[in-house]
Formats: sequence, structure tokens, C-alpha cells
Amino acid sequence: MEGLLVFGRTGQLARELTRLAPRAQFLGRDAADLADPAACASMIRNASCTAVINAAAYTAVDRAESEPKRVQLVNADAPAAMARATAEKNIPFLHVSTDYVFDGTGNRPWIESDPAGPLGIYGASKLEGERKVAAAGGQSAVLRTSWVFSAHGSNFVKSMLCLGKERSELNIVSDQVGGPTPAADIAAALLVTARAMQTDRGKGGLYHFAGAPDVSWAGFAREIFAQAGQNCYVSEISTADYPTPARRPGNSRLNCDRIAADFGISRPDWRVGLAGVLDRLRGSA
Ligand SMILES: NC(=O)C1=CN([C@@H]2O[C@H](COP(=O)(O)OP(=O)(O)OC[C@H]3O[C@@H](n4cnc5c(N)ncnc54)[C@H](OP(=O)(O)O)[C@@H]3O)[C@@H](O)[C@H]2O)C=CC1
Ligand SMILES: Cc1cn([C@H]2C[C@H](O)[C@@H](COP(=O)(O)OP(=O)(O)O[C@H]3O[C@@H](C)C(=O)[C@@H](O)[C@H]3O)O2)c(=O)[nH]c1=O
Ligand SMILES: [Mg+2]
Repeated sequence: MEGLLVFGRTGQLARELTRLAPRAQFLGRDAADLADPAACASMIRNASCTAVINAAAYTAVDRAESEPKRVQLVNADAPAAMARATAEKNIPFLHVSTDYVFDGTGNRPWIESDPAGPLGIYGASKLEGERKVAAAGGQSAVLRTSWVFSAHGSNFVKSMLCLGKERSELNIVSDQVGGPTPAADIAAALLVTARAMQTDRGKGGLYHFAGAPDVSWAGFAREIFAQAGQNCYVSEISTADYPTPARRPGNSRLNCDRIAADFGISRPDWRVGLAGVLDRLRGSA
């Protein structure tokens, strides 16, 4: 895509955007530190871009609990400043949020208008980012996604492959259920959305986008070991048996009907994306 400016260069999503939109301009941490929101806004003001995607964020869920001020700057104030700068330029802004904005109750897939209720600092900061982006008043889209994985960076797939090499059995929580999402599919969805927003300047808003089918982390781990041909027994445990600094939602299911209706984007099968990621990790693709 021509004239696209992307915040982030080394993260999971940023790397997939690099593959799909090689002509875009990517700003790494050295070029734009999200802990300095005003600097991010001036990068946009001084660039000759026609759309902006924010693919950078503070994503360390447990560490976030111990540095809330920094998390707020990176996940809420920086996207807010980006959204205001794009509104001034009258160009579309695309941002990414998370299932962790929800409190995880029930088992019905969440729709965009459901009340949020984050359980931790990361989720609360992402929710505030969403709200500030919408309040900036320009043309924006926020994609809430979940359980992102790819061949790059740190994610659950790579953690499992690594742990599974050392252990014959792993205890994995089975009472948190959601949609694992390949970063490559999020990148593709963002590019389709950006083009549609440029064509129809009235389009935008909040969208859910996650891989299908929904699964527990234990079920996800089992499929990872099965596809990787790794012999590791997955023993199901409950969240209560896996204490962490941040609380995580039990029900992370996202209803993705709205993005399908507005942009024709359907939920990708994460098992297919997983096969692709494992190929890339083996170096054969
Ligand atoms: N990972 C997941 O499971 C999920 C992610 N999301 C959301 O998706 C989006 C993309 O996440 P993902 O690609 O997985 O994230 P990663 O953790 O893979 O990458 C985060 C990126 O943000 C950059 N970054 C972090 N802090 C700063 C900073 N202060 N200044 C500049 N850059 C910074 C990192 O740079 P560096 O490499 O230099 O550290 C890195 O490029 C985020 O908005 C995230 O909240 C939503 C649901 C699930
Ligand atoms: C390593 C491990 C994790 N778990 C659990 C902990 C947690 O509930 C779940 C997943 O672990 P992770 O550390 O990958 O989870 P986490 O980093 O919280 O993943 C989240 O990241 C942020 C950025 C998001 O936005 C979310 O959508 C989600 O992807 O598995 C086990 O039960 N056993 C284990 O051995
Ligand atoms: Mg993590």
C-alpha cells in the first residue's frame, strides 16, 4: 500500500506488515518512542502519508502491573496523540486492541458494544487507548484481536515449542477460552480495512477480529504439539492453579460478525496459520 506509515518494526504484527506492505514506512522504537506521545504525533505531522497503522504497544501483561505509568503512555496516550494528528491531516488511523479489555464472564462471544471491564493494567490501558482514539474525532478503526502468534517475537506457540523440548508434560490452563490469531491475518485484515476506509471515508469504528475455532490455552497447546510432532502431554489445570501478577479473562471469545459485514473479512482458521508458522520456524517457508 502506497503512503502507509506504521508505528512498530520488530513486533509480531509489524513484521507481518513488512511482508505484506513492503513499501510502507516503518518506525521502530529508535524513530518513534511511544513513551513520548508528542514525538509520535510530530512524526505523523511531518510525514507525507495517506494512512497510519499503530502496530506497537506495551504487551507484557504481567510486567505491566508494576509500571502502570509507562503502560498508560505507550498504550493510551501515544495512540491518542496519533489519532489526533491523523484527524488533523484528515487521513485514516488504524489501531489494534485486545480481548483483555473484557472481564471474561459468561461464555457468549463478546460483541463490540458489550461493556468492557479489564482485569489488569494492560487491558485497562488498551481500553483507554480505544476510547481516546475514538474521541479524537477523525476517521479511525480499532481492531480488537486475541492470542496473537507468529514466527517472530515472543508468543504462546514459541513458548510451548521451547518448554515442550525440555519437558514431557506441561500444566496448561483450560478455563480461559479464546481465538488464537495469526499475526499475518491481522496484517492482511488491517490492509483491507485501510483501503476500504480510503475509498469510503465514512467507514470505521470498533471491530473484533480473531482466529477460529475458539479453544482453551490447553487445547491450543495440544494442537501445537500435534502439528509440531512433539511428544508432550498437556495436563489441564485451572487459572487458580496458575497464579500470575495479572488476572486474565476466562471468556475471551470475540464475535467477529461486524468486520465480516463491513469489510467482508472472515475469521481465519488458526490451525492453518499455525501450520504456516511451524513451516517458517523449520526454515522451509
Ligand atoms: N501479542 C498478543 O497476544 C496480542 C496483541 N494484541 C495487540 O496487537 C498489537 C500488536 O501486538 P504484537 O505485534 O503481538 O506485539 P509485540 O509484543 O510482538 O510487539 C510490540 C511492538 O511494540 C514496540 N514497542 C513497545 N514499546 C514501545 C515504545 N515505548 N516505543 C516504540 N515501540 C514500542 C516493540 O518494539 P521493540 O521490539 O523495540 O520492543 C514491538 O515492535 C498491540 O496493539 C497489542 O496490544 C492484541 C491481542 C493479543
Ligand atoms: C507458559 C504457560 C502459560 N500458561 C497460561 C498462562 C496464560 O493464562 C496462558 C497464556 O500465556 P501467555 O503468557 O502467552 O499469555 P498472555 O501473555 O497473557 O497473552 C495475552 O497477551 C496479550 C498481549 C493479549 O492481548 C492477549 O490477547 C493474550 O494473547 O497460558 C499455563 O497455563 N502454563 C504454562 O506453562
Ligand atoms: Mg505474553
